[in-house]
Amino acid sequence: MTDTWRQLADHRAATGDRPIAALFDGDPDRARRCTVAADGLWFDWSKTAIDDTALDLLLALAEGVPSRREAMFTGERINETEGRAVLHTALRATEGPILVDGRDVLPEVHATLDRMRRFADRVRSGEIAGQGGRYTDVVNIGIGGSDLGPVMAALALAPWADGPRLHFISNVDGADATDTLKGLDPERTLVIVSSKTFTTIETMTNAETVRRWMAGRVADPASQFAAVSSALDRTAAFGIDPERVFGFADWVGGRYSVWGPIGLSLMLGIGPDRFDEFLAGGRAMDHHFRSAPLEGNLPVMLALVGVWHHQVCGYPTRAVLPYANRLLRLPAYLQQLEMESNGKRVTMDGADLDRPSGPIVWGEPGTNGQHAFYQLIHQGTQVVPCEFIVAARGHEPDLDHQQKLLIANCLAQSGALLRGRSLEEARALMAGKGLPEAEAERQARHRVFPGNRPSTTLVIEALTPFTLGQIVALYEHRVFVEGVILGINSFDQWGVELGKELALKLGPLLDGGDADGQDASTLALVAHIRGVRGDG
Ligand SMILES: O=P(O)(O)OC[C@H]1O[C@](O)(CO)[C@@H](O)[C@@H]1O
Repeated sequence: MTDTWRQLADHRAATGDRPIAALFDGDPDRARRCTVAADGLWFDWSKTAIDDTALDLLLALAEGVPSRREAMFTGERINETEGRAVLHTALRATEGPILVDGRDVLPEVHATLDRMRRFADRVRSGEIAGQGGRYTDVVNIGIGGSDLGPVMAALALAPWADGPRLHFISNVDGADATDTLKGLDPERTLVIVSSKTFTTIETMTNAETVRRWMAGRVADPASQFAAVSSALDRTAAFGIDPERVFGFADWVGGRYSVWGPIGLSLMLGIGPDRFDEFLAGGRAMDHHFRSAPLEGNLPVMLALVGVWHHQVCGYPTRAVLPYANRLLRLPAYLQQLEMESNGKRVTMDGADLDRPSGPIVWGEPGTNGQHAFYQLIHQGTQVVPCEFIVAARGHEPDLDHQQKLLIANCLAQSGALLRGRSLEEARALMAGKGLPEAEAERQARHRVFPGNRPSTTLVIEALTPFTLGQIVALYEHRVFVEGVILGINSFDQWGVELGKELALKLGPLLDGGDADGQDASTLALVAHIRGVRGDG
């Protein structure tokens, strides 16, 4: 353990009993001081137990961030276990050169973006059409990073959707394809098979299913397929015309890929100009991340709050709570971004990580979550740091009273988490209800809120393509900073491989194949399922 980590642990031990509210009592300026602004975003971390000493120590942990950050932005192979550069930032960059092995990657990025724009314009105008006429629907088939980004962004940017309707098939469960295709006209549906590797079993299986669905009604189904992949040999083998294949380089990780061709479905839905605004938002965040001093740097501060809560205080999860219904799938998107990136057990050099890796990330939009799981957040025995996101303005001017109600709820929650309700206050609540004393006391105890529960609030002006770009890039850089502080590789995902390998072996076993190497529990489950299915 380095000195800084030890000092942080000691500081936490010494101050852990001090209520967060006391920090406000001792510092009337705290609410103003503990905020970071970046191009219209406003991040308030004052409702955490981080004091000046903790902040200094956390900033010391981040000392290595600037050099590593430059290594990322300038194309060094910082994904050391896969020998790759990490350049999703290049997908939204306008100024180069950005060199990988001495070659500027920007011309190709821009050429691909231009091809995407031309394709999207021609599909949206009807110039490229299906065999039954202008495309009314687009189905993206992909999973993980080849699905979650476009799904999340398409929902978030629904007010800008003026192209074909977007649909997404990800799960290998045939129910997903069946339900999605129901009601679609195969002659007017464009299918995009999105897979970086073009080997992912779920995606390839669904692509075959959809091709069969189309073959029943369309003379030349292949002409209504496009592909997004970095495996151009495989897209060709699948029969997709290279004209409709959009490639990207191996330095774009799946969960960081929404900015490029994986975002094609989104571009078709909202149009190239809005997609450009999304890229511009990401670019603005890149500029801020690269240039702002650490203590005024939004991704750095979001990361330091995360490190404080998880690695220092030991809170096992964090909840992302957008008070913006259109950010419905942001928590799911962040689950992959954060947990696939920072759920690692060894450091870059292969040594055991001597502290917790990234936290469990979960969440749901407010106010819905309030009526579901907030009970535990307020009164459960585990502390869940909450990350609220709220927009000052909604997209529906005629429903502004609802936006104000939404904002009021968001602020009420973070306020209640901070303040809580004491036993004395709960007793006062019960007094005068005519209950016997012991019963009043019992009832009062159920109405106590411990408070002192940390939260942060990110305020955006409004949810737009630009601000969505800022938010996504903010979280990408937060993951990066946390990864640097932990000394892990945030850009590989070996942890998903074993399950994939075993699934391939288990397929034949369900058909009565060889049982070699399977554990007894799995064999018993297979036998039971085969029995239920009548396969045994
Ligand atoms: O785009 P592909 O190659 O189909 O991969 C899909 C997803 O699968 C994963 O490799 C995990 O299994 C993710 O990292 C990725 O986003």
